[in-house]
Amino acid sequence: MKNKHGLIIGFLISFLVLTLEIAKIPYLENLNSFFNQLKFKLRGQQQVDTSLVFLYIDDTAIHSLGGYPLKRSYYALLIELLTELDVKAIAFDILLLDKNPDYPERDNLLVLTTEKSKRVYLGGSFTSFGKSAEDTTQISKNLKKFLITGNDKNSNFLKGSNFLAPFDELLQSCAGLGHLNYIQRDFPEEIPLIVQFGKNQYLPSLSLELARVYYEIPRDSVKIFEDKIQLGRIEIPTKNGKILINYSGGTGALKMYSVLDFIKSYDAFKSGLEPEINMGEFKNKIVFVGFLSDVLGQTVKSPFQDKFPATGVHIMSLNTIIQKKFITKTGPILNFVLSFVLSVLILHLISLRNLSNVLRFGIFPALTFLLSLALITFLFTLGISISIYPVLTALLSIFLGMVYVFESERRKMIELENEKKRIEDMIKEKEMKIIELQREIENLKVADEKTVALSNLEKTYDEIKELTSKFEDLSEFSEVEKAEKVEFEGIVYSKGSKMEKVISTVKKVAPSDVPVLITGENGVGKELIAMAIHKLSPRKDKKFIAINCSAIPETLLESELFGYEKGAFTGATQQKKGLFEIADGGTIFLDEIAETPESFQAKILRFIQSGEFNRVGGTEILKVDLRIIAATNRDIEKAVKEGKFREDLYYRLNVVRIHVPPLRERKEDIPFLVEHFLKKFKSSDMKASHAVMNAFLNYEWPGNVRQLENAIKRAIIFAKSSGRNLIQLKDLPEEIAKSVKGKIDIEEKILNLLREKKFSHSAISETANELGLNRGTISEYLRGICFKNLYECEFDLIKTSMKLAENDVEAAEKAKKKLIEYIQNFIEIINQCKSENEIKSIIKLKYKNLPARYHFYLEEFALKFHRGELTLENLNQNDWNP
Ligand SMILES: Nc1ncnc2c1ncn2[C@@H]1O[C@H](COP(=O)(O)OP(=O)(O)OP(=O)(O)O)[C@@H](O)[C@H]1O
Repeated sequence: MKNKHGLIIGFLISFLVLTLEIAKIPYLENLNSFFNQLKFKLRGQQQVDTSLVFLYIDDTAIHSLGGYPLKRSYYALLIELLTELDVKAIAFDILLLDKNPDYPERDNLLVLTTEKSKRVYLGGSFTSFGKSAEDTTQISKNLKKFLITGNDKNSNFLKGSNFLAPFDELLQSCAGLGHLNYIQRDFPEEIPLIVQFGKNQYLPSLSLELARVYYEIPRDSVKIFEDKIQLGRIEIPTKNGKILINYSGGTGALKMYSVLDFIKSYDAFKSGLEPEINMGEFKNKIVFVGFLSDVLGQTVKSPFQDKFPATGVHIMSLNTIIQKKFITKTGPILNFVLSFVLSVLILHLISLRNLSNVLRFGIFPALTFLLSLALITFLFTLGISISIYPVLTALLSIFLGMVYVFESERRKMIELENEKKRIEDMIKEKEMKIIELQREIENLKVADEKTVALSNLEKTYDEIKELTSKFEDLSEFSEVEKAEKVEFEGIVYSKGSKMEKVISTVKKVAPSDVPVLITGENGVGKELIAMAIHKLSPRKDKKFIAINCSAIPETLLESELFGYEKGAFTGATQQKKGLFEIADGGTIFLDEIAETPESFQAKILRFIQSGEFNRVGGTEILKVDLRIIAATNRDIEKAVKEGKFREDLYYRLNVVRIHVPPLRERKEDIPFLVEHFLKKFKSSDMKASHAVMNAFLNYEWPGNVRQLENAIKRAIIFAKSSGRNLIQLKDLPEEIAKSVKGKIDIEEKILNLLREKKFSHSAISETANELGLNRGTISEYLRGICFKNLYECEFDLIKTSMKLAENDVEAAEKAKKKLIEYIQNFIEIINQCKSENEIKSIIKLKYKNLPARYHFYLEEFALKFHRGELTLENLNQNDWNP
């Protein structure tokens, strides 16, 4: 995906999500509510302020106290006891709307204790919220005294009407009043701290009323603004009078007691017994009295608990204020910016073609998603609440990003197929042209015209060759037929290749302790072989240490391997163990052994003979149990002869010799090695094109397997960065790519057919028939092919005929006869010429029908012959019998 596309798609996704957010779609809002609860859970539980206590009346209490409704004298009793214990405030979350005409004495008692207590705060409830606030004149005088004066500019505040208040006498006797409404979607998330109730008049929530009491602020010092409520110097950030409740936890986070236990403890306390609840605990506390009963519908869903007491919601709201743990929601604009950044990041990661699919489509999106969740949780602990919408954007971006990438890859595949089809059509067209040209050549009588037609034919063959190569570069290379892959200790080869012998020797020598000398060019896999010997030996659980002797400076080599004593040389401040000691019991692989100095060779020899050595600068004789495997890419016998390598060491090391053949001698391994390296570089879905494999099979690989490995590593990067899963010629280094050979070549076709017919008498006529050409044309081609090969084999007749017949002796004999015939004819012509110029012009004249590309070889032969550099004798001394 281009960066520009990523930005556009990211913007569109974020904009769509912004629209959804503003539209407040119920389903998404519920999802958001669920997400908000999740944030609480991820953040974890915290303790509610110790100044808040909850005395609850549960179903057991209701039952023991004579059933519902409870006698109001019990409420009076509770108020009396709490007053006696000197609580700061009693928050009464039980609505007593009407007097009970049957028991006026109980109501009276309640009113009297409430009045006496001077610290009872009652709750009421709005049954409806409307567009305009209730008319002030209709609000009773008793109610009015609990209202807070503000201004009427706060038009976005909730406007309450139809307020259900406690019965009048009780209302008159209490110290304060607050509403008990909260805003519930799935769970009570917000509380309107202030509800407009009459012109310029506001009724606080019970929690705000108690916060005022907590901070001891007179009612007329409460100031209401659109974005905050001020309790004296305390500022509560709000949004149109509403506050988000910061739930500390479930009931576990509350300090709460059942009323039965409370009364029991009070009695014990009074009678001098040890109470279960410490009565001193209540002094100066704000005590909420309320129900905890599912039967009475007094529980709600909270982030930490499904059946959470409704009174707890007001406690949590008050706790939010007094602990100043306010939550701020990010608005749609900030959410949009966040969504955009997240979306662009995800789309960018998904489109990183150089990375594996698991990373792009799995790990990265999952990580981004999890990290954003972690960030959201972290911000939540700081009081910043991010909604679900940026998370939705992230999910949508992952989904759409994948669809985009898969779709563009599918389109690329289609384009590729179309391109292949186009090339195929072009090849068919050219093949038709060849048939036409062949017919034309048959019918032409004039030599000049024939030459032109022939060169047209050749050009068309060349064009087909190029198109075929292009076609092959667009098609995947599939499995090699018949060949069988072998993988042995990380060494990959084709069954039956030269590596089979190597591996069989490895298996034989591995169990013993004899030294092994591995020879072979650079990068053939010598170290891999050494490692395989180690892994198959009884030493497999001990160390295998490989040392490239030529990479370590001569002066360091000995101290690295044998270690040194303190003071052995400047800088040897401490004794140090060498690799020989470290590898004790294991195997040491000495790579490039032929590059080591004489003194080192002597020490190694001593070690092999006796298993003993000294540390550099030391006299103590050390003994370790090591197997030595050495390797070299040099002609070690030559080095011995030249005195550069100790002969005695050579014999000691050369007990078992393993020669690893160069890659060019085992090209059948190449397809399997390619597959192996694609897997090694985590690109199993990547394939090499036919043309690429063709190039690999034709290339000579001077750097062997290591060079192949590097070529594949580079090609994967190139192909991925162009969004391809197919390695093409353009991904290869120039020198490898140019070794590709097209399939169709007229010269090769003719030569192959002649070979098939073993250069027999009738071979030329039969070949002409099969190719739809006449005998003369084939004969001319063969003449050209003969002189070209003669030139390439340095005018060695035997070599040339063997090459023409691909080492088939019988066919080579016949090819040689043909060669001699062409040479004899040619010599007769050359002998007539006096000068080199004459030779050149006579070749043009006499060999008009010979395809022009071969004129050079005839000229070379003729000039050498004319100059006497080439004689009939030295063409081939033994076999030349004209
Ligand atoms: N048959 C094989 N199958 C799989 N990987 C191979 C094979 N042969 C060589 N390799 C890999 O090719 C690279 C070169 O191999 P290694 O280092 O063993 O060659 P070497 O002959 O020791 O080279 P040098 O002579 O430079 O030390 C390594 O990454 C190795 O894993």
